[in-house]
Amino acid sequence: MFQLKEHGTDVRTEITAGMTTFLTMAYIVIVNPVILGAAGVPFDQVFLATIIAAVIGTLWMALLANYPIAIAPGMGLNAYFTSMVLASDGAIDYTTAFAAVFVSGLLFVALSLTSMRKILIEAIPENLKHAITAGIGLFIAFIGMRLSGLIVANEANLVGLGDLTSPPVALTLAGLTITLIFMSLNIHGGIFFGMIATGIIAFFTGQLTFAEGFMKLPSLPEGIIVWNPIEAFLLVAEFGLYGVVFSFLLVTLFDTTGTMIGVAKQAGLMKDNKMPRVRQALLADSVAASAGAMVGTSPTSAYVESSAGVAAGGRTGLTTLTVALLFIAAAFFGPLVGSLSGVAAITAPALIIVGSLMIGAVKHIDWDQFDEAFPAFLIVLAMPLTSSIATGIALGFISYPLMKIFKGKWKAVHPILYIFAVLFTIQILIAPH
Ligand SMILES: Nc1nc2[nH]cnc2c(=O)[nH]1
Repeated sequence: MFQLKEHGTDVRTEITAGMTTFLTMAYIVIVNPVILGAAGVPFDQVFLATIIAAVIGTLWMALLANYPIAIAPGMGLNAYFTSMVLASDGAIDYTTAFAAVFVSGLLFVALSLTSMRKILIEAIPENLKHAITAGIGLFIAFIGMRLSGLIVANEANLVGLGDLTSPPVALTLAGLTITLIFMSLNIHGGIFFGMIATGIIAFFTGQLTFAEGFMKLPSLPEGIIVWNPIEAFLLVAEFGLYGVVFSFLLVTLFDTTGTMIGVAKQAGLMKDNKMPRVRQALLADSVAASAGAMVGTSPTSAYVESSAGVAAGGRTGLTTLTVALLFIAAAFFGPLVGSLSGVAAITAPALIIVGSLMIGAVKHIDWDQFDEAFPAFLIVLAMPLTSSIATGIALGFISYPLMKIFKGKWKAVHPILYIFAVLFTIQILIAPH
């Protein structure tokens, strides 16, 4: 079924690769409840929803697309989800926000099934796509620093360095150091084992307790949060969340396609520079994002961490089947995960390090062409400074055609970009962000 021989691999290599990928991305079951929890979503709900979305997307990828590319709720969009809820000052609750995720997931399913997908992907300038990934990287690293107390509010300059001698900050620095050593030694699952090591120190310094035990049957305390597409769309319309839906959709589309192509290239699975079965691969993500929104998690993405499993020899869906089974096993360790995620110092190093990996995308930006570079720069800068991925994207998509007009190159811009620029201008001027 997985055509192991044709791909020059075997069961043992695939299972080892699956375990490697799982270990590199398992942090999401700890980090996601922390991030979405700040928006008020109960821990048990996010914990199980994260696993449900990851299992649906990754199983779909395994069984219908046969790629070693794992899917789970993306870092960045989870943070964006929460900052949007918090910035609304109670006007938008998490149910409404999940309705926006649900609508964007369904639109993504529709796009995956039609040729609009190709048009959209090709119309957006490469430099802006890379800037989005890089900006999200800075944004989540900033969140990691803020949650752990490494960066604090500062009257003179808005932000400043925290108290490095306070126990939580000192523990964060220790956790970061240990994780960086693991990563430098190329230990597969360095981020995951870094969390475990930080947890052990936290336990012996009294910052971590296991009051709830270790294992429990998983549950969804809030049940299904959204399921009716019409009701979801009406909520989006009532609160004017078009820009939010649009940002969720654009970010997932670019992030997922970029990551899938990158990992497929690394695995030698591209044919004539095209990705076979790309429709099923995109459906894996879009169906997972829609299902995830129903039970309470922010949009999914193809995980860049899948490259660790590919480096370990993974070439087929047997790798991702292994990842999905391990996520199912993790569902029974809710109380353990709950304790670990209650300590910011355990999760912050993961946010900071994943951020450093994502900002690597700046190397693909054409810095020598000012009209391409400046809009990209605005995206990267504005995401952390405005705590909004949508605002970053909006500033980039407004300034891009303007820069081209200033340069006399207005004909080189795809018409769809002018439409985006108008929509984003309206959104940034009147919609809440
Ligand atoms: N590509 C990608 N990889 C991730 N790994 C963790 N979060 C993400 C994300 O949002 N996108």
